[in-house]
Amino acid sequence: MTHEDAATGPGGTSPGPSAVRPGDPSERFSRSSGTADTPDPAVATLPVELADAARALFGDRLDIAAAYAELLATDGVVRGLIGPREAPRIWDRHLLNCAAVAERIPEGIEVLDVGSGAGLPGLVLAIARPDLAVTLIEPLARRTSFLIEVVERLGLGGSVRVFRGRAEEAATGANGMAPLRGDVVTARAVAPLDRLAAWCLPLAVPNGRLVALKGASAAEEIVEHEAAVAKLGGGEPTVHLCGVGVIDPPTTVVEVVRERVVGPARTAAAKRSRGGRSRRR
Ligand SMILES: C[S@@+](CC[C@H](N)C(=O)[O-])C[C@H]1O[C@@H](n2cnc3c(N)ncnc32)[C@H](O)[C@@H]1O
Repeated sequence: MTHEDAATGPGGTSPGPSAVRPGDPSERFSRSSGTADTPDPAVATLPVELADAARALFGDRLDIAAAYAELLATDGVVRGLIGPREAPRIWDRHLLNCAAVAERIPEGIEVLDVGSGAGLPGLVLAIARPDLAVTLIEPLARRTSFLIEVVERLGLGGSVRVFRGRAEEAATGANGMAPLRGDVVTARAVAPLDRLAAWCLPLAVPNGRLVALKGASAAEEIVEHEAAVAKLGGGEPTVHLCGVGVIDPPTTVVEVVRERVVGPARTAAAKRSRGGRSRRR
């Protein structure tokens, strides 16, 4: 699939299940009161102790990362996409944490980011790695409006598109739209590993990978969910640390290769109905 296939509008708006109008005024002005209304952009200033890491991870795109940090700390807070308390931690907990994952992503490939929220990690990866074609998959209109505006303002429309809808819809190609597929499917803070695998493996090309940003519980999640992941066609989940020697702590990711293409997971209701038919035969 070329990157242009599903991109129709400014900022790469996809013709997904629900079109999003860039700059919808009702979205832009939906939260215009309260203390979060006038956040201080200075809170997004790169802390001096993180400057080396930021330069290492963003290189000559650091100015774009800084512009994104400011948008998150201002518009992102006003619109309720980032908690006000997160604003001073945008660089370490969000931008650097996500950018470190770029080392796990090969050159020039198609990345799908499931549940992007305010753009994490997908937009950060697109900033750090202009060689990647990135699709941000997010069902909530308030979030996709923000994403589309940020893509436009940062001039990332050539490599980033926004799909409004759920991962399951993106994978099946709802509303006559072609199914989306990526070489790598990323996700952070979206769901436990079994549900993530069910949503994300169908979005990966055969032998493509899910790269899930996880916390310290990664190993426990693998023990709990590896059987479910295998049933979904995934290989053995592996844990990797990203940004070792650059950020502290490094980012933990769980990777799952789509080793086998299996049919969609059957719901309990579907299993019951199938059981009923075979008994009647
Ligand atoms: C806790 S937020 C995390 C946002 C972002 N990844 C981050 O790390 O800040 C989870 C996001 O996943 C999205 N989401 C939930 N279910 C989804 C699905 N089935 N497909 C795509 N996105 C989904 C939600 O709308 C929400 O924006």
